[in-house]
Amino acid sequence: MILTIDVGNTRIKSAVFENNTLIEASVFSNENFQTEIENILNGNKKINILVIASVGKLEKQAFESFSNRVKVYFISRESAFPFQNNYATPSTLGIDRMVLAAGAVLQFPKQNRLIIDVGTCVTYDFVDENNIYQGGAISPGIRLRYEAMHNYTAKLPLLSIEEPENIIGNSTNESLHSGVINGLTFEIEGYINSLMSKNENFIIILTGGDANFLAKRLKNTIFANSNFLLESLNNLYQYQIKND
Ligand SMILES: Nc1ncnc2c1ncn2[C@@H]1O[C@H](COP(=O)(O)OP(=O)(O)O)[C@@H](O)[C@H]1O
Ligand SMILES: CC(C)(COP(=O)(O)O)[C@@H](O)C(=O)NCCC(=O)O
Ligand SMILES: [K+]
Repeated sequence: MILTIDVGNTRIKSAVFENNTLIEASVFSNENFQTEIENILNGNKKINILVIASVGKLEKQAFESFSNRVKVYFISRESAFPFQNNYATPSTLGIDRMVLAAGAVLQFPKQNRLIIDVGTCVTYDFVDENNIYQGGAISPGIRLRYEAMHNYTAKLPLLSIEEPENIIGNSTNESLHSGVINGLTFEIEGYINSLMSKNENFIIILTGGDANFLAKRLKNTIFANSNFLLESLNNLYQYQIKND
């Protein structure tokens, strides 16, 4: 059994896999990650491998304490990936974006793929049908948009995510909800439409903490899966042990 762990900038997500079937997923904070992982290992004695990707504050050493009970496999840029990387600065490309791109190639062969991860930041990643990773875009995530407007103004309140009633907000709160949620919806639709007008044979994968909230708002046909990064870690691990 494999435990995959995704260390993002807001939270840690994990999933237990048995023969490629996800049997248990959890979310926890950076502070209590060791206890949380221990509890998962104690509850699933057959887990023998941890597969980890981190863009957050935790590095490889943070997981070393588990290496006496399981194999600790930390994904790094130096390992084998199932795509050609055309990013001009590959050494600064987020490892989460590389895992998403790899997962898209392995799960959806011979197609143009756009992966949208709505997490702390929104990341857009494009891997074409020839398995060339082209790059994408980075923009603020939903929470970040609400917090930035509150933190960098004198008068704007800090709100929690809420479905806007209308495009035209008729109060401060409704204007903020419309700006954040409708704004991001239009942004995502703009990216999708722009890429789809130039490429055929396209699949769009939506993932991240706010994927389910946004999926129902998007008009385009998308594949929404909030566990896509965790599943991609499992698929990439299988690929790397065969190809490294
Ligand atoms: N309980 C929660 N705590 C924090 N963020 C949450 C929670 N539930 C949903 N979210 C949303 O999920 C986003 C973070 O998504 P996530 O994929 O976990 O980020 P990351 O991978 O960057 O850590 C936040 O912007 C927020 O809008
Ligand atoms: C863009 C990110 C901050 C996204 O992180 P996340 O929202 O998943 O926590 C991360 O992929 C990162 O640190 N990237 C490095 C810059 C780049 O990808 O070019
Ligand atoms: K992201």
